[in-house]
Amino acid sequence: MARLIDGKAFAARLRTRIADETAEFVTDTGRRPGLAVVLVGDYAASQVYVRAKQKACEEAGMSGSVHRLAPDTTQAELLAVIARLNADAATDGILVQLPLPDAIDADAVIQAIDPAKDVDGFTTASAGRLLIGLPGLVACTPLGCLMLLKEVAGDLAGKTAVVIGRSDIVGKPMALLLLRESCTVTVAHSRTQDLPAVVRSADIVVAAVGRPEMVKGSWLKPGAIVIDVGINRVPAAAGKTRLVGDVDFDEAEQVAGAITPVPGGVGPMTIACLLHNTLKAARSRAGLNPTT
Ligand SMILES: NC(=O)C1=CN([C@@H]2O[C@H](COP(=O)(O)OP(=O)(O)OC[C@H]3O[C@@H](n4cnc5c(N)ncnc54)[C@H](OP(=O)(O)O)[C@@H]3O)[C@@H](O)[C@H]2O)C=CC1
Ligand SMILES: Nc1nc(=O)c2c([nH]1)NC[C@@H]1CN(c3ccc(C(=O)N[C@@H](CCC(=O)O)C(=O)O)cc3)C=[N+]21
Ligand SMILES: [Mg+2]
Repeated sequence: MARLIDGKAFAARLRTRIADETAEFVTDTGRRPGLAVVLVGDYAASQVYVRAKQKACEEAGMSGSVHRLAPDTTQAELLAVIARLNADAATDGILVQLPLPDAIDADAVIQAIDPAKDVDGFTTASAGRLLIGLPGLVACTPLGCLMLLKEVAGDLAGKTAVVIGRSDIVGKPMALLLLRESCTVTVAHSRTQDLPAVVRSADIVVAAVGRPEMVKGSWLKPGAIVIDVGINRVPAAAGKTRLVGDVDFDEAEQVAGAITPVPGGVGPMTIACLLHNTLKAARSRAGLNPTT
């Protein structure tokens, strides 16, 4: 049976460390690190995530503000909010919760964020720095996945890694981080042929697809480390819903060497890494040396 990778527990330890470092920052600078979350519309899942992010900020000793905008907010109004937050000295991190309403050009909004405050790591500046190996703010979800992988496997050099999914926010930055660790990286996507065979070559599998329980136990190399990014809400008994990943957990845990659960795996790491990035941005803006 696979070892269970307890992302929730790892994230809790990380958040405790960040809280200690945040207290030091407050002593050094006389102010709290500040995260501004911008939420447009009333998408139910986003409400839950945004509240979780704000609560995590406050528990770490940071200030977390949520800027709630109506569903019919215009592009110009949203850009004006971003401009105000870019100019606000007390705001270290800006996160625009995705998805945005269809009428808004999400890319234009994200690119308007000051790269110094880009705690999601989504701007071209942040993505470009990751690509060429310069220090910078790295997307929270792939960063959290990498932390879990290093915790379980130590040095990743020479391992074969398959990332399933090539989105700009998960798959691509994940592949770049694994390449930086000297893994031999394959990126699979919807046009990949014989995905089971590709996955079977991997010592490390990161699934970021958005298809419930797609990756089967029979696809895995015995002993593989499996990181399940997927968050899929599916119907359960009695008219309820439950959360499942992109990996068929019951099958995979019979074959894998280690595996993250859903919930309790990657999701809590994403939030902890958001705090990590907010502190990192705050330290950098205050002229302090980067911590870990
Ligand atoms: N835990 C967390 O903190 C987070 C979880 N998520 C979850 O991770 C999952 C992925 O998110 P995201 O990257 O934003 O999703 P996207 O929809 O942006 O990307 C999905 C990727 O999967 C590929 N894909 C789709 N179908 C298949 C298939 N049948 N075989 C192989 N590849 C396929 C797509 O290929 P193509 O490019 O060819 O279309 C695409 O590259 C979702 O479940 C999301 O909810 C996302 C962010 C944070
Ligand atoms: N600008 C932006 N940045 C994001 O990072 C971002 C975003 N937009 N839009 C939505 C996705 C999704 N995402 C998650 C974060 C935490 C959990 C999480 O904590 N999940 C819990 C369970 C939560 C539940 O029960 O619903 C877990 O997996 O244990 C999940 C998903 C961040 N995203
Ligand atoms: Mg989904």
